Amino acid sequence: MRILVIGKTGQVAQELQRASADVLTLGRDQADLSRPSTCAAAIKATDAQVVINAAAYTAVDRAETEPELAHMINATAPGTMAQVATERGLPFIHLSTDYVFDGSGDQPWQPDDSPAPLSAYGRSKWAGEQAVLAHGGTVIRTSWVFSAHGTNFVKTMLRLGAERETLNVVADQWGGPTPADALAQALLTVAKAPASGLFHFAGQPDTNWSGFARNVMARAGLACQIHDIPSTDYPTPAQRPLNSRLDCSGFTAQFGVQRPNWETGLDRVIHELRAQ
Ligand SMILES: NC(=O)C1=CN([C@@H]2O[C@H](COP(=O)(O)OP(=O)(O)OC[C@H]3O[C@@H](n4cnc5c(N)ncnc54)[C@H](OP(=O)(O)O)[C@@H]3O)[C@@H](O)[C@H]2O)C=CC1
Ligand SMILES: Cc1cn([C@H]2C[C@H](O)[C@@H](COP(=O)(O)OP(=O)(O)O[C@H]3O[C@@H](C)C(=O)[C@@H](O)[C@H]3O)O2)c(=O)[nH]c1=O
Ligand SMILES: [Mg+2]
Repeated sequence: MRILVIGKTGQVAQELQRASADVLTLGRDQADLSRPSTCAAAIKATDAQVVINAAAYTAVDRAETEPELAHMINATAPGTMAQVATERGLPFIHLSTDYVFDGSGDQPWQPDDSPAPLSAYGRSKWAGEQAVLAHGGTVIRTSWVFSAHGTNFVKTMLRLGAERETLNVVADQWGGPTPADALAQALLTVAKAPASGLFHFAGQPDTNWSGFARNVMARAGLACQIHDIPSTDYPTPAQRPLNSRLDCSGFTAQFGVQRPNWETGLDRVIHELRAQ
């Protein structure tokens, strides 16, 4: 089964490429989400049987100063792609984020809970979900994705942990770190038996950024001490949700895939980075 992946250089696109010889990834030279017509043309030209969108505007803080571009890439283009794919009978699988939620409470969010994004990135991703669902696509919300490539929290912690003796990290934002390789495997399972609608898929166990950082230091053998701080002591342009926990039971029921353990995923990433 041939799978067209929109996106080439991102964490998820690279893991999809690596996971399956049936995957063809397209970079922004072939499908530029800031020019949705180029993405429509790429889908019209494909001989693949399913389309996965792994490209997005993911710079959470920068989105606050360019919300129109974030909306074009994260909402307008995915809506166009979902429409073209559906017209051609191709399932369209799209990724979204825990940042669509306002972070209230301490219970895991259900897929049908009401989003109330705190950031421009979150608003653009929520608009993208609605556009994709309106055209019969599949939306998988995930969270805190990490891998050996691209930009992510794990790589930031490894870099800072090697330079500093202590680091302050927020301990009041909770969620599920998700290894990109496990997410790619889950997406391939979805691609084989697509179901329209909205699902959650994130790694387990739930933790907070500080706990995640401490785990990175321990597994990488770095002596850097992690100090817990509240979000109010780490001001950023975009506000992040305090509660990003996602209830993934619907995904497991539909696709037969359990939440991946992020600690073993972290070992794989550290091992891969050492081998580079
Ligand atoms: N990273 C995370 O923690 C999380 C990610 N998600 C979602 O998962 C999906 C995959 O994320 P991830 O793999 O981490 O993303 P990355 O940040 O690793 O990569 C983003 C990708 O999008 C591409 N891209 C950005 N702008 C355009 C454009 N105008 N045209 C074409 N391609 C573009 C980038 O290409 P280029 O290299 O050319 O810039 C890059 O390949 C996204 O939908 C994201 O919102 C959800 C929750 C958490
Ligand atoms: C570097 C650093 C960050 N932090 C905090 C800031 C923030 O609240 C939290 C995570 O920071 P980051 O900027 O790495 O993560 P962020 O870019 O917010 O990550 C998000 O990316 C988008 C794409 C998503 O969809 C989300 O699921 C999530 O993964 O850690 C510290 O407390 N101390 C530090 O030294
Ligand atoms: Mg970031």
